[in-house]
Parts: sequence; structure tokens; C-alpha cells
Amino acid sequence: MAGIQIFSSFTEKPHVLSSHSSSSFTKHQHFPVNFKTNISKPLKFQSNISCDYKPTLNSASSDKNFNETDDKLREECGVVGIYGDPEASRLCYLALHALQHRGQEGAGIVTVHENILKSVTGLGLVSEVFNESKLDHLHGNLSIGHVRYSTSGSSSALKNIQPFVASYRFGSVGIAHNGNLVNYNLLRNFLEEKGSIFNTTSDTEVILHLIAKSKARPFILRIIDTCEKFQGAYSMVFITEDKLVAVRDPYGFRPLVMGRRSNGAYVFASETCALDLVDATFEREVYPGEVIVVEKDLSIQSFCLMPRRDRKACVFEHIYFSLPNSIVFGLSVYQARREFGEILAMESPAEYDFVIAVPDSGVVAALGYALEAGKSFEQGLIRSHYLKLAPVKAVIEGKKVVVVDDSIVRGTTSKKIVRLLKEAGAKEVHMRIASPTMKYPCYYGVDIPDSSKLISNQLSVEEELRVSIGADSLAFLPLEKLKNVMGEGYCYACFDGKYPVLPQPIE
Ligand SMILES: O=P(O)(O)OC[C@H]1O[C@H](OP(=O)(O)OP(=O)(O)O)[C@H](O)[C@@H]1O
Ligand SMILES: NC(=O)CC[C@H](N)C(=O)O
Ligand code: SF4
Ligand SMILES: [Mg+2]
Repeated sequence: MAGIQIFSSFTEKPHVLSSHSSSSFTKHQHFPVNFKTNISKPLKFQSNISCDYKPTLNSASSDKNFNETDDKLREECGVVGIYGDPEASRLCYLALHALQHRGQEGAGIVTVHENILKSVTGLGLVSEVFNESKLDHLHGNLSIGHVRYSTSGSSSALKNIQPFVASYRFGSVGIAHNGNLVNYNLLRNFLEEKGSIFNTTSDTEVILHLIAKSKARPFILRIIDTCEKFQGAYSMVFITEDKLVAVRDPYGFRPLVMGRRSNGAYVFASETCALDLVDATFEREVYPGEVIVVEKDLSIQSFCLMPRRDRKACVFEHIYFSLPNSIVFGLSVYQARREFGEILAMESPAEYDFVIAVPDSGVVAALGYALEAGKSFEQGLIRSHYLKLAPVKAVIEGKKVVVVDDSIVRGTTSKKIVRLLKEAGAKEVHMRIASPTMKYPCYYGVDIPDSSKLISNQLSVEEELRVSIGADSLAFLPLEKLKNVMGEGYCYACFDGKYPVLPQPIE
């Protein structure tokens, strides 16, 4: 982190969690709410530096829902929220670095100082958006941040980069959202018919409109009231002049964890790797359907969204998205990937000399494959910053190799890998994929393309797929084996088409 120092206070004592144990939380109506209800003083929102928050007219239907412009498997988004540390924005900046793999289109941080929400957002990587002087503008002990990969709304528009901030009659609110609202079009149409003017083409903006329109009091009940209108995936953090709120949808599609620093500051983040980077200790997950509010004195309260649902956490977090050093949905990503590789070795053996991986996300499954098969693991492909992937000829030439990747989406990578390995002199290439055949799109925050672009949907017979990729053999992790390892509480919809909640068409 060039040129940035962190000055953290370790003088405050950690606060004990207020009314709730970490293992139980209640429906909001039953919770003994004890709020200051006098929140009527409107406070100013200060738009600054790179935050382009100028109202423009946009139509929901004028924009894409899913990106179709390139052939890369797109990731999703990362969120962070910190309350109680004088260097909150700098810690957010670090956490966003840790979450950079979740989104590279844009990044932003919002901080509260003297009751004013200040925002810096920009297109590109965290290191491109922020510098020392921009972080200097973001004083305060309360901050949220976001890295974006769009699922709804243009990916290249600065106005779509989160966190979003808005003022309404009772104050200001900022939001950072990971997920995708499947009833977004309906909600937006409804709001536009009632006269709402939208500033962005992102689904996330409807959340702010609905909060402003809600009749519920106090603020936290506005959030709850609003969230209960959403369908789909949302792990979000909100910021107000004096509160940090973390919310996870009732299915718990996307991850969200809570940690604490030694000075008592609360940290919420998409993955535990972000907690590690800011020296926060993992406390627990935000539960599916839970709303946690952190107040100025760092007391917290927990509420439960209705209706309750059975958890359907995204299994693709373990297969591909999350970093291997993260614990996601209570399960180590590293351990899960290694087990996928081990099962693949048992299910789909081959005659070969050694195992190689498609870096980066295929590495751990490849290790598992090699360990289970009792074969050596070699670095037959390297990834550099400048060349995407390059074969190591000295390793590959004249050899029969098993090459393990985490997934096949459009098939572009696999075709290229097999060609590269053969050109480098590989005698045989046996492709092994540490996930099942992906046949259906995702509606919950991952920009998986529609079925017509998913090679496993188009070429349903494995032999056709193998020929198309050019491998000597091809095998996937069987879906029932993946389900055995991960269990009931996961969404497998991109593999089996069983969607927990379907997108709602515009009426
Ligand atoms: O079938 P395709 O459409 O080519 O997509 C599949 C590939 O995309 C991902 O890798 P990616 O290169 O995006 O990034 P990574 O470095 O995280 O593996 C994934 O790990 C596969 O290798
Ligand atoms: N991938 C995501 O989580 C995206 C969040 C939000 N739907 C957006 O498009 O900005
Ligand atoms: S459809 Fe696939 S990528 Fe989307 S939430 Fe479900 S498992 Fe994850
Ligand atoms: Mg890859």
C-alpha cells in the first residue's frame, strides 16, 4: 500500500454484544426496540471529488441485465463496513484490496464526518481509484466500501459505481450491495410510475428510493420494511450519520461476515480475507435474513427479516469466487476445493504422468487431485501479469498430463489451455473440472451468461464437449458428489436449474 500509513487506536475496550447472543436473533416485530425516534433533522450530503451524483433520467429497460460483452467469467461484488475506528476509511481501503477479486469495474468508499456523508467513487481498481489525498478527505470512524462487477446496469458508467448515497427528509443514507434483485424491474417500474426519477441504471438504487418512501419508523424499520419487498440476493451494508447496518437476504445467497478489531471497532465484509487484512477477528456470519445495526456507542442489535427461508448459499463461492484463504458460509474455501479435487480423482482416474492446474482458481482442486491419486503436482502453466497463461515447455513436452480447472463456462479457457499444452508438446491432455457441468444462468449476483453461451448447455453430451475442447479425455465433478460434500443449504441452480426464486417479468 504505497504511501499510506495506518494510525489505529487500541485504547478503547471492546463492547459486549448488547441484547443478543450470537446464535439467536428474533423477528423484528418481537424485538424490544428502544430507539431515539427523533431523527427528523435533515442533514447534508456532501458529494465530492469523483462522486458524480447528478440526477439523470434513465429507463430500467434501456440497460442490460447481464453483461454479454466479453468471454470472461465475471465475478460479483465485495462490500465492507467499519464502525468505531478513527481510521475507518483507510481500513475500508485495505479491505477493498482484499476483496478486489470480487469486482474490478469500480470501487468506492463513503465516510461520515461531522454528520456529513462524504463519498469517493471511481472506475477501475481500488489502487486506481484511491490515493493518499483522496483518503485524507474521508475522515471519520464510520465508513462503508464497495468493489463492483455489474449484474444490472452499465459496467462502465461512473454513476453506477457504489456506494450510492442519497439524502431524504430524515437524513442521508449510503449503501453498498452485493447481489442482484430479481424483482428489480417490477420495483423500478412501480417507482417510476409513482414519479421517481432515477440517477443510475443499477438495481441497487431502488433500495434507496424504497427506504425514502417507507412509512416505517425509526430508520432501522425502514430498512427492514424495504428489504421485505425484495426478492433475490442481497448482502449489503448501509451507512447513516450515526449507524452502520449490515443485511443478508433470507436465502443467504451471498456471504457476509462480522469481525472486531482489538479497539472494539466492528468490521463487516464479504469474506474473512478482508477481516484478516485489517486485523479484525472473525466473530460470526451475518445470518441469512438478519439485519444487524451498530450504534454510535458500538452496541449492536439484531433483527430478522420475514419470511424466513431455508438457506441457499451460493456454492460457486467455494468453487470459484472466494479466495482460498477465506472461510465462507462457515466452511474453508481451501478445504472445499481440495475435497472437490480429491473426489474428482476418485471418480475420474486416467493414465498420465503428473497433474497440473489452470491458475489461479484451479490450483487447490489440482493439488487435491494429485494428493488423492498419489501423483506429483507440477507447475505446467504459469500466469503472469502480462501474458495471461503460458505453458512451461520443459515440464510439458512429451508428457501425458491431467489438467484441473475449477469450472467451464463458455469453454474459451479450456479450448485455449488444451491448445497451448499440445503446442508445448504434451502427448495427452486429460481435462478435469472440479465442478459439475454449468447449464443455467445465475440471477443472484453472478454474471453467468445465458444458456445459449454455456458450452455445457449447448453440447450436452460429454463426448461432444471433449471433442470441442480438443482434450483426450474430459470429466466433471458429478453434481450428486458436490451435493454430498456441501449439503442441503446451498444453491446449485446454475448446475441443476432449480432456482430458489425466479426473476419476475415486467407486467
Ligand atoms: O469457460 P470459460 O468461459 O473460459 O470460463 C471458465 C474459466 O473462467 C475462470 O477463470 P478466469 O480466467 O476468469 O480467472 P481465474 O484467474 O480466477 O481463474 C474459471 O476459473 C475458468 O478457468
Ligand atoms: N455483482 C454484484 O453483486 C452487483 C451488485 C449490483 N447488482 C450491481 O450491479 O452493481
Ligand atoms: S445460480 Fe450458481 S452462481 Fe448463482 S447463486 Fe446459485 S450456485 Fe451461485
Ligand atoms: Mg480460471
